[in-house]
Amino acid sequence: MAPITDSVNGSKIYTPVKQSLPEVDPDDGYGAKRYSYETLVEIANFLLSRVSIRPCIGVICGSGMGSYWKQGSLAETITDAECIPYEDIPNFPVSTVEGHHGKLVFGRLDGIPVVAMQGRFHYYEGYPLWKCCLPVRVMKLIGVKTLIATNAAGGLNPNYKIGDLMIMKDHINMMGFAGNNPLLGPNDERFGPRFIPMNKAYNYEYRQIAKQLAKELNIENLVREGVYTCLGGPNFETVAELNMLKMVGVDAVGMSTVHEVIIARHCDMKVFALSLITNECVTRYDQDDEANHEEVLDVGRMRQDILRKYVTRLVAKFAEVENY
Ligand SMILES: O=P(O)(O)O[C@@H]1C[C@H](O)[C@@H](CO)O1
Ligand code: HPA
Repeated sequence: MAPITDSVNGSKIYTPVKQSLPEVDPDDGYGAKRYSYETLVEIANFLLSRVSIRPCIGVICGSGMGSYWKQGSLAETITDAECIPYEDIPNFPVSTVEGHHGKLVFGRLDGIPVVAMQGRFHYYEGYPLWKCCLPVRVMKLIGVKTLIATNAAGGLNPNYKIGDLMIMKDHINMMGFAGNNPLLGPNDERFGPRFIPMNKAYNYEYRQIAKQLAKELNIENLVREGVYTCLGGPNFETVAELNMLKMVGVDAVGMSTVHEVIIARHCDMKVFALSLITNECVTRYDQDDEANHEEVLDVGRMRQDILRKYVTRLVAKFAEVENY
């Protein structure tokens, strides 16, 4: 397999390590074959042939960050933007959630070359986890070294308020406990090793930078640090489920990110992740409120200016420490 080269300046972006997969990749349990390394390289080469930006940082815009609306969202403020709808990318999944923008936006945030997913893929849409995370591997192949994943989440920690931002310091992989993991199946060493540690998944230096930046931006009172878990969705959780999660140390509950982070760490990307707390989890039977998607979107809109400024400045700070 030839290395992927940058069609603009000819430099090597990614050199495959070695090929170790069995010839036949078994069915993924959803009646489909997992995409081979070669298929992902084709997707990466397609993207590199369509855009001139060479991103070092990838951003996944979650439900609270403009995956459903345009005006004022982070992805819409990317400069020198080159957009590619998911349906135009060969072998790429498409967004099935009503009103969800499905596009990759290449461009610059504070001058730094980035690629943003405006709209992600969720397990509840019917995609197996490996497919939900496919864009992360594609990002790696086009040269991305740092992943910023954002999501909307329900606040389980009683000290959290609607509109808070939670820096993810860790996760509990509930779906993994049940045997569902994006790394299931034959391991392709060209992406990473069979067994990976996860204790340093959420980069410590990035988290310190984010906390310092919150002080500089005067949003310290909004910014928390905690543990996220992803459930399969699409239903929100029962009272008993939420109380169980609280007991095991979960601060915020959502339906994404964990598997993306696993795939990013598998291919040695550095990770920062941020949850927007869009609702309070209902943990008592005498509470009248019910979780709903409209509230998630409303709170996203309410916080979009702050999120946009915060993530843009984070991109600049991470690029500075990484020398991108
Ligand atoms: O894509 P994210 O994780 O931000 O979206 C969350 C989980 C569900 O997709 C949706 C529920 O309202 O928000
Ligand atoms: N639970 C699961 N996912 C979510 C929630 C929630 O309360 N809020 C936003 N996404």
